[in-house]
Amino acid sequence: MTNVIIHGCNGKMGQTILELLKEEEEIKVAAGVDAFDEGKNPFPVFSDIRTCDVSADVVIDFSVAPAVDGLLQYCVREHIPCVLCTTGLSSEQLKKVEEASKETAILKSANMSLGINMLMKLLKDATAILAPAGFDIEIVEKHHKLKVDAPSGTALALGDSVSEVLGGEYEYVYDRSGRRKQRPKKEIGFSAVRGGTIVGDHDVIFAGADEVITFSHRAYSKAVFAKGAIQAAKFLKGRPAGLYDMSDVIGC
Ligand SMILES: NC(=O)c1ccc[n+]([C@@H]2O[C@H](COP(=O)([O-])OP(=O)(O)OC[C@H]3O[C@@H](n4cnc5c(N)ncnc54)[C@H](O)[C@@H]3O)[C@@H](O)[C@H]2O)c1
Ligand SMILES: O=C(O)C1=N[C@H](C(=O)O)CCC1
Repeated sequence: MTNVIIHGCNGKMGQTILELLKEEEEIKVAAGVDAFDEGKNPFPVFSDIRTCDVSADVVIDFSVAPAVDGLLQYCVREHIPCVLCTTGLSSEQLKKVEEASKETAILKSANMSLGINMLMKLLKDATAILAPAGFDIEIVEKHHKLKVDAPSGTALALGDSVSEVLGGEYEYVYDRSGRRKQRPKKEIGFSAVRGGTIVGDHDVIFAGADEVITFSHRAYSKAVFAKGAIQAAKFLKGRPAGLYDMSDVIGC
């Protein structure tokens, strides 16, 4: 049996995970954490994880960026592995994640779906062929109107997969509105659309002379992320300190 704490248990993702866990006999929710709680969950809910006194094997986090500092402090203090899914972390917070991973196991992934994690691999081959041939690279993402961070963590992670192949020489550009010059070659542009209930669309566009190749991923429900997070929690239980990602879980 794996005992989990759901950090952000009353959010859209927290609730999706709880729904899926009803079918999981091997995972028990020991506690939840959320700043807002109406007392409807069948487990204790804490308003700040640092006050949680329930023991668990793994924390699954889908919360808000400002809550992540406390989460890291708690996981290090209690030596509990953490599946860290919240996006929009600052560069200071990303450093804290690395520091914390020296003390406890942390699996950080901006996107828990199988499709996006496989796409990250495919992009490396495409970039190695298309960038030297002069193709420009642009990333377009679309999400629901409630999303607070932009560009999405996934768009940035897809950009990082591409950038790694390019030796980190390409600059990320998020806004061209104040610019009056052509796009330089060594640039990756990010565009974010927000509206309605779009679950999560990502297009990585390689635009060349007279031809365009687009890699597209569409998430049709939040369950794809929740399934990946549950799989990751099972994987992370009992693992030694270190920084893991979904490729460790999927094995690709
Ligand atoms: N990695 C992935 O695959 C993936 C998938 C979907 C969403 N996300 C990310 O997960 C996060 C949550 O997404 P969501 O759609 O569920 O958002 P949401 O706004 O519906 O839920 C966030 C929850 O966190 C709670 N919260 C606020 N302060 C808190 C605190 N101090 N401690 C604990 N909980 C607190 C909120 O009350 C809310 O219930 C976002 O950053 C989103 O980008 C990641
Ligand atoms: O709904 C969200 O918010 C999502 N956030 C992640 C991101 O920022 O990439 C994953 C997709 C859904």
